[in-house]
Amino acid sequence: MQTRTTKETPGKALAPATGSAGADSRRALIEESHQRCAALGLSRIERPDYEPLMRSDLAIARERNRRLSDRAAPVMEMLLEQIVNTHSMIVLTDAQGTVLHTVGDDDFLERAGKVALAPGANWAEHSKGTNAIGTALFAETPTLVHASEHFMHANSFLTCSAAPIFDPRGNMLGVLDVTGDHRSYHQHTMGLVRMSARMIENHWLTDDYTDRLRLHFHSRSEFIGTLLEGIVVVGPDGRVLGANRSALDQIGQSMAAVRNHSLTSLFGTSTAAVHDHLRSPLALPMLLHLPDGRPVHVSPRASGPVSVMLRGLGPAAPGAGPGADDAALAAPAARRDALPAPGDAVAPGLAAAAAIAAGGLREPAEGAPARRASGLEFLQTGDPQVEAVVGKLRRVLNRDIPILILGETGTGKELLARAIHQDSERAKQAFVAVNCASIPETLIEAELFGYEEGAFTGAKRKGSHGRIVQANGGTLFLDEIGDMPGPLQARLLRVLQERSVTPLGSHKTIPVDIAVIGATHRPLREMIERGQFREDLYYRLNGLAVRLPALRERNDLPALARRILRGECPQHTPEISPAVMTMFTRYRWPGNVRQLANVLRTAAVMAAGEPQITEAHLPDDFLDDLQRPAAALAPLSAAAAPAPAAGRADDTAAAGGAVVAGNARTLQEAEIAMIQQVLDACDGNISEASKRLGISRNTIYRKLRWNPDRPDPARA
Ligand SMILES: Nc1ncnc2c1ncn2[C@@H]1O[C@H](COP(=O)(O)OP(=O)(O)OP(=O)(O)O)[C@@H](O)[C@H]1O
Repeated sequence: MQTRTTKETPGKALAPATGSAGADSRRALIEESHQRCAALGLSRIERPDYEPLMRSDLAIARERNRRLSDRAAPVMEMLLEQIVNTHSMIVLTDAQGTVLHTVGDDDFLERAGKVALAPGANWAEHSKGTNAIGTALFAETPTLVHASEHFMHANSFLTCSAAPIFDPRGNMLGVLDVTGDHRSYHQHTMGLVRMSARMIENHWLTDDYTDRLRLHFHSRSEFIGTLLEGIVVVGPDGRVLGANRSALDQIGQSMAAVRNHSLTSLFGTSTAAVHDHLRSPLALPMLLHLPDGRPVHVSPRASGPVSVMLRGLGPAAPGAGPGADDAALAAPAARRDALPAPGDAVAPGLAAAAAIAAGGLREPAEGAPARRASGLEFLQTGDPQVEAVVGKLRRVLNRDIPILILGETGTGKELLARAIHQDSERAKQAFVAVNCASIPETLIEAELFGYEEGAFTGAKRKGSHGRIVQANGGTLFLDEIGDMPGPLQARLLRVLQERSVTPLGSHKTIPVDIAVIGATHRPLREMIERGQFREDLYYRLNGLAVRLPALRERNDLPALARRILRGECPQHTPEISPAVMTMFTRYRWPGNVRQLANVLRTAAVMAAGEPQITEAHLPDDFLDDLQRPAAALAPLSAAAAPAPAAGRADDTAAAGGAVVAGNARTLQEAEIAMIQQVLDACDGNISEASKRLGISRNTIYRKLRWNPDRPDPARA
């Protein structure tokens, strides 16, 4: 949204201008939001309640949004440089409005903390009334809320500019916001925030679709390569897989509508023509036309083998058979398996393992390149419980039996659902994932079932097909199904019974053919007893229920960890030191495989080329967590810990494998006890202890948190 400002007397607040069309629609947005807040029973004078998430829940929220935080971090840094010394702060929230991270001026962070603008607090409209974060989340549009426009008076010292962040399939990822003292309002802030959100979205898109064909376009060729360029991603069959915000703006259609296009219907060209263009050296952008006839300059980009990216549509160009001329276009050493991204239709025969692991793993089939693991096969790393789950699923594959996947967060429920889809006869069609917990309750209905043009206030101009229709022919994955609001459970039940959808505001029913996979970490049976989940829906979803074990219950952690590392560093995969493996097997892993993958990802970067991952490479927050007594599974005993590998280990736990750890309750405590014992045995001679333990003097200092220049007060 464009806002203009008027200048006021220096020292007084600069306020967003009134009178322009932009200001009118902004006023309408704020008014509608105030009405919603009043309808929710919020009071303008109440102090915003400050109920941040517990530390562990915040850690899980951060873990779940790790990728968003990683992508946003450099952009937030850059923004910080722009707003430094302006009594402002930058806020990143998840798709529910929970604040994940804040950076900014210390004094302002402190003031903001007083109104709960701090990590762990929720700024959705229902908890904080009209505010830029909550209103941007609701309206799905960049939003400025200034001073007294905040619903709650306590927040009226703020001026906030927020922009939602979407993935290339149109799913809300979170919100980026700059908040400051209302007297420091600056007209450029909103523009900066919007651009920053677009940068994050564009990075996300390129990450998701590294090995897909991307069409970068703009009506002015000089804008290609800038933040204003539109980007559309096309699958091997020519279907549009995703697009960035600028593409939607230029095409003038919603994400759902754009994703219904093909290369031909959107740009009026064929894959063969694009292929030819890509092969010609130093080619200028192609001049093509959007569906409404407007000309655009289009620059196709491909970093993988084009023969894999483009198949099916139109006649093949001469010499464009599989493998032909790929060398010219393929990026150098990296594996090029045409990584399908989440939400893609996946062509059979394409890197199955890599495809299901699009969440971050690029796992080559072990050993030889000849045969690739199937989707489900990829998940088998030796744990008997997982083996049993896969065995059951194989038996019901392609039988049209709804599957319910149960398991804690991060256990791999979505990965399993993708694997089922990929091994099924529907693999060529769409896999559509809907996270019932991340869509605001008020929007789930429209999101799932679609709506007609003008069906409700705030509806997008051209209506929407809804996710169920998008999944037609393929698989609909309903994640966090336990969070689906009651009235919608009834509607979903009807869809599943009647196999047809009636969009909001429409009288037409659309027949659908979908395989349904549900997932939840909630105890559905207990919810049924408490009347929170419909029993009839439960049975409709539960043709077969499988439970994925928590990571701490699995006995294949070492194999799983090595596989994840191989995916991260396919060329020079580091070993995991025995001491680190001991830590891993003893840790509770509240975030399950997701947390393990994140820890390994960081460790692999820190180890950068070293042959072994040691404790020094592990992320600090993980090491901190290990120190908490509740982090370990059980008291350390030499028998319970895996045997250290032959040869010298560089960590204390392995080196001290034979040392009795006394009453230590955590691995950390056990390590300290061991070091202390050996030190005592050496009369405090650090060099001698370091030799006996096989660790460096510095490691001893670090473990005991000593300053080597000062004697340890505890031992003095
Ligand atoms: N068997 C596995 N091998 C490799 N990576 C895995 C495995 N299982 C899960 N992961 C990784 O862990 C992360 C979390 O997986 P996924 O999203 O499927 O879990 P989930 O149970 O659906 O989580 P949530 O309940 O939070 O939605 C992903 O990055 C995924 O790639």
